[in-house]
This record gives sequence, structure tokens and C-alpha cells, in this order.
Amino acid sequence: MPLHIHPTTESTLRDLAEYFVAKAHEAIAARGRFAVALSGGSSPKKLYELLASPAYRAQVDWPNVYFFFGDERNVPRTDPQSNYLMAKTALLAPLGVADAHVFAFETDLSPAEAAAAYSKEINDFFSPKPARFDLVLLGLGDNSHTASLFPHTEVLHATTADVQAVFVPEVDMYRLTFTAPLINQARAVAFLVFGADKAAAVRRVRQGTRNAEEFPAQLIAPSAGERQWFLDEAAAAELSNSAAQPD
Ligand SMILES: O=C1O[C@H](COP(=O)(O)O)[C@@H](O)[C@H](O)[C@H]1O
Repeated sequence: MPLHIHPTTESTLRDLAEYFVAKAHEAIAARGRFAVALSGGSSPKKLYELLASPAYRAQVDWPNVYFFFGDERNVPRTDPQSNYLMAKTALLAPLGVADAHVFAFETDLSPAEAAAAYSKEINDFFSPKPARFDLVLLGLGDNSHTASLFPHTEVLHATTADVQAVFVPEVDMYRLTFTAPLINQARAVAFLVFGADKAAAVRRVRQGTRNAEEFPAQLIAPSAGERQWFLDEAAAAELSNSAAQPD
């Protein structure tokens, strides 16, 4: 079912953790490894803590998991805003993931150089095949951005499956982000959204008039993969019954 709505944030997180475990099993059984792109921002920390907790840590063959980041703030890895730091603290360090399995942005480079270097790392990892993540985790901002695909930014028009740097006036900083074409090459994409302050964005992205300039998350539509939404009831509150039906 592409749309998973739960009464609480906790049950939403558990469902997504189970989905993560299932996708990891599937990928490792089929290809010997699981390549996942983590999301950042405020929503996924609890998911990462759950995955590292005793209930889930034994369910995944972590040594065969490779971690990437779907976007990053252009800040040092030690900065509290760093997506890498959050994931390291909540997930990677508690699990003892080897550094060689963690692909973090080199934010000491210029934004353009960091984006180019990350694109190359991704291409080298998947070479000779095109970059195809087993799972891309995504959040949704209350302005309908996802990854660092912000409204009215140039990166929304990207036609190449790579990583780009974008200056986002709204947050007054450079961000580094997967382009929509790169995300859409994934085998699976999962949005995690909770809280009433995201309800309007969920409705606009899922049910609103097509307008990716205003609602960038509308760009996410895997060409040969699945797209899942994990919502709590508060985030799903503005969906009409018909829109609450599976995609
Ligand atoms: O996919 C993502 O979405 C968030 C927006 O999520 P929020 O929980 O911070 O509102 C984004 O900023 C984040 O970096 C990204 O990976």
C-alpha cells in the first residue's frame, strides 16, 4: 500500500522501520548490498534512533548496508545543522557502521565542488550501471520542499540524475541535493511526514494542482520503482477520502 496512515508518530515510525528492514533484506538477497540515501532535517532522527535500538538492530545485516545522503546543508560535519552529524549520532555511531560504508558530503569544498565530488562518488559506487538506490528516504517541508529541492530554485529544472549545489534564499544558505531525476531512478522512495504543520503540504503535494515550482515534492515519481508515504493522522488530516486512497 503506497499510503500508510497511522494514529501516532510512534506507530508511523515503526511501520517505516519495518519497511526499511524489508527493503534491506530484499536488496541484500538480490544484489548482496543495500544502498540507502538518508534524509535530513527534523523528522528522521527518531526513525534512526529506532533502527539502532535493540528491536531493529538485529534485523538488518548492517555490514552490507551503504549509507548516502539525499541532501546536505553546506556546513562543516560538526555543525548542529549537518544531516551527517544527526545521522552519525542517531544511527551510524550506535550501530558501529564502518566509515567506508558512509558516503558523506565533503562540505569543506566549495558547494559546486562538493556536489561534483559527490556525484562522482555515487557514479563510482554504482558503476558500470546507472545510479539506482535501493531506497531513498525523504521528508517534506511545510513549504513542500523535499531533499533540498526548494520552491522556485534552479535545481528543480535539472534533467540529469546527479547531485547539485543550490543557493536557497529562503534559508540563506547553499544546500547540496540529489536532483529529482536521480531520486526517481531509485527502486523505492519513502516519505516520512508527521505533525499538523505538514498537513497542508501533504495535501498540496498529493492532491493539489500540478505545480512543481511551488510544490517541489510533486517531482518525485520513481520511473521504475515504488513511492510510499508514511504519515501520522495529523499530517494526513487535510487529505480528502479519495486522496487518501493508495496512489
Ligand atoms: O527530505 C528532506 O526533507 C526535509 C524537510 O523536512 P523537515 O523534517 O526538516 O521539515 C529537508 O529539509 C531535509 O533535509 C530532507 O532530507
